Amino acid sequence: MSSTRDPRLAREQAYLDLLYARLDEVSEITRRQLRQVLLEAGTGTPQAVVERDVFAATHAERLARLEAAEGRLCFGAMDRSDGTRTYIGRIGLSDAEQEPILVDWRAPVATAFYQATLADPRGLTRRRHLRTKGREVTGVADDLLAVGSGGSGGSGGSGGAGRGAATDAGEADVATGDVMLLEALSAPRTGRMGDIIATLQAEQDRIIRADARSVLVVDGGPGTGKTAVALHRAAYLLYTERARLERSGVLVVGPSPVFLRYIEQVLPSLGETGVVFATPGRLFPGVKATANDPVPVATLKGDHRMAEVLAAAVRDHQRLPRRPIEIIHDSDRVLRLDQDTVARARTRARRSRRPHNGARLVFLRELLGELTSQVIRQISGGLLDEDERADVRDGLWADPAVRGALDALWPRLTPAGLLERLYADPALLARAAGRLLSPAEQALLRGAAPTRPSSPRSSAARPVAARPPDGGEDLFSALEAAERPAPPPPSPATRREPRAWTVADVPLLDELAELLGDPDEGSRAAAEAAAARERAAQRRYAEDVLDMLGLTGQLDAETVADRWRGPRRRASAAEHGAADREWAFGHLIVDEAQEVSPMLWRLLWRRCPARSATLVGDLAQAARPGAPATWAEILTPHVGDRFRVERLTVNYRTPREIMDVAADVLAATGSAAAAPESVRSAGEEPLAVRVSSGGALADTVVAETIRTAGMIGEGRIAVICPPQASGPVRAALARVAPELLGATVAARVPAGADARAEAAADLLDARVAVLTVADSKGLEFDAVLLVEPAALLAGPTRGLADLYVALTRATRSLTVVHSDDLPSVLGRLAA
Ligand SMILES: Nc1ncnc2c1ncn2[C@@H]1O[C@H](COP(=O)(O)OP(=O)(O)OP(=O)(O)O)[C@@H](O)[C@H]1O
Repeated sequence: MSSTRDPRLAREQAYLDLLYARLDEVSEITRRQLRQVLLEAGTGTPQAVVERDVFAATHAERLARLEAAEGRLCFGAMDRSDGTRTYIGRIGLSDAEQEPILVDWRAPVATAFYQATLADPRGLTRRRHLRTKGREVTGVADDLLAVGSGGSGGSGGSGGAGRGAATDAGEADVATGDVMLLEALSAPRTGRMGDIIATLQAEQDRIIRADARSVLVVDGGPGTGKTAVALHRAAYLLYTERARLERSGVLVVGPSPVFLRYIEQVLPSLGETGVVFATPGRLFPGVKATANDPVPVATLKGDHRMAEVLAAAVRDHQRLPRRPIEIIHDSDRVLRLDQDTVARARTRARRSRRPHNGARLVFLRELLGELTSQVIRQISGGLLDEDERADVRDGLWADPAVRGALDALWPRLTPAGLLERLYADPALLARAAGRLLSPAEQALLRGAAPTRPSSPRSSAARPVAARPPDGGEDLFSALEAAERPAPPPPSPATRREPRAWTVADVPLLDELAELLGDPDEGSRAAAEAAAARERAAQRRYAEDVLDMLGLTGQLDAETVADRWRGPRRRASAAEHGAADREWAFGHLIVDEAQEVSPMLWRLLWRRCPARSATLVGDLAQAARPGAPATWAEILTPHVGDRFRVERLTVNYRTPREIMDVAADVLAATGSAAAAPESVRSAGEEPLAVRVSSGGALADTVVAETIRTAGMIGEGRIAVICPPQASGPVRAALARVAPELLGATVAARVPAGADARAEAAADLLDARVAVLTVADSKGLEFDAVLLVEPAALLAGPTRGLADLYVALTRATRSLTVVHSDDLPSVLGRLAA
């Protein structure tokens, strides 16, 4: 309990005690119910089993939400002109009589808490912010929203939710909600983003609650809360559209593993877990790409023309023979396939509009039919019944000579096999890309060829394995199931050291998977049909059971059927989506959307065919060369005009002094965007420190890092370096001040590419993170040391955009360390 003399604290503490008592009570009841349900073993009638599972899942989910609400359960209250008061919190709670005592921040009624202003008070006289620590109220700040409202606060009326705290008549309301916001913004960074429900601003709240049926772009400068807003929007949508989104899931795509680690706690802290997080390198099941191509290669791989190149490469494998093919069947029977016959089969197959591997079945059926007729003509003058015809056809397909000839005309392909060959086979690349890519561009692709996929676990990344026929399908699926492996690997002359797929390869693999279809299509179709039949039966059964239990209308049969399939299946709506490239997510969130290449957009829209998405980004921060200057240019090719742009304009992160420097850089980029306005000043001017003549850059960086660490106390520091400097800087820090880097990171210096990516996730836990600009995207630190800015400008990406990103990561202090001259765009620092 607070011992303060402010009477408001004592009153609010009393209400908070009531809320926590109720939270404990409801948690205990839920825990008991869960325990009881779980103790009822899964025996008895099927309906008892269903009932148990439905309730167990519901109780477990509720308990998880209740537990997540422990921290900052309640953070505000609204007083209305009719004298009622409503408390706002992380979740909604009702008392034993089912009267609401706390309203979920996402409920419609809570909108006024975030939106009310003096000009538009929305029926409120006062908005009260509560500062809490654990279960204790440590501060109160009020926004008065009506003249004279300081003395007419809530009086425990009975009309609204959360009726309670007594009138605050006569109390001086010196503090305002802005105090709480500034406190939140000035607190030392922890290395993890936190939720902002207590201090959401009106412009952010509007975006969070916007309609989800189309594509919403949240555009804004650095630090305007785009990421925070996107994550809170996910929580909002999971609350308002729970049934739909629990089934389909939400996919959040962020630029790097370190970024995902940075944001990973926000949704769980809001009680939400049904979300899949992925970096672009993880969007093709089975591939975990972390390596990046050189910038020009990555840019080319992301170019929209690659879609046509890949389609052409697939078509190149649907061949016509120049001369008639002769096949010796059964050692002495000569069969012929001429160009016209093959062309007819190819046209039929292409007209089927199935992907390559599916259309292959049509092609094979046509040609095997033709060969069967030839055999029959030879042995019996054309007189065989259907069964005999089938025997002949089976015999033909079992003949390696026949199979080899047909495979050569229309081989079964895998995405990995084909992409690998496209990079490694100049003739294939020239045929596929001849009209689309210049010789120099083709050379870039050839130079970037991996020779082995990164993961053998991907069905798409491994050669097609021989499988036993499943017997239940027609001839062709059975035959397909016993296929030969994918075409041979590149010749020794073109073979390089094994290398992982790069991040830019992922959308190409996915595009190919789309063009090729499933290599096991026949057997897969049978499996899918069986699964669909099973699902329908389970649903019918669930409907009957709900009917028997008298729960029809209260529970959705589909949901029950899902639950009934068992906790393992249920838990995996999100996991399912992560593992299955054909999963259709209900909502897509893309952070740093300005960096997404056209090929990656194609993949992302395939993951969310409903085109319900929130895309957040800042065009001025786009590092990739050739990045478009408008959202329309980026999105129109994919979603037409089905998108709208909302702008955030206030910078909550970067203090004014630093933003002034960054604004000069923004102006130099030629961007039409205005620099976002900083909400606060830190009282510290940014510094430029030049390495003394004869001194080493890394030593000066280390000295400045140690000085900064002493100055900022417990907060986090980023040392943002050009790639070539980060190794020496990290090594020097590990030598002189290993405690600042943290044990894991210090021990890994120097590290290989993959280990570095993994270590990147650990960086957030250390006091000091040594990063490239690319890895610092989306992150924030108390202090930033920016090393050698001239080298950033000379890099292969859009240097000014990189500089802009690096300058805007700090919440407090910025030091630029340089040995080369400062770029003129940083003239303000030199002054
Ligand atoms: N209403 C708010 N209350 C408290 N903190 C906020 C609020 N809005 C934003 N912030 C904080 O401001 C910081 C910047 O937010 P965020 O990272 O979402 O910005 P951004 O627009 O995504 O930035 P960038 O483009 O640089 O990645 C975060 O620490 C976030 O928690």
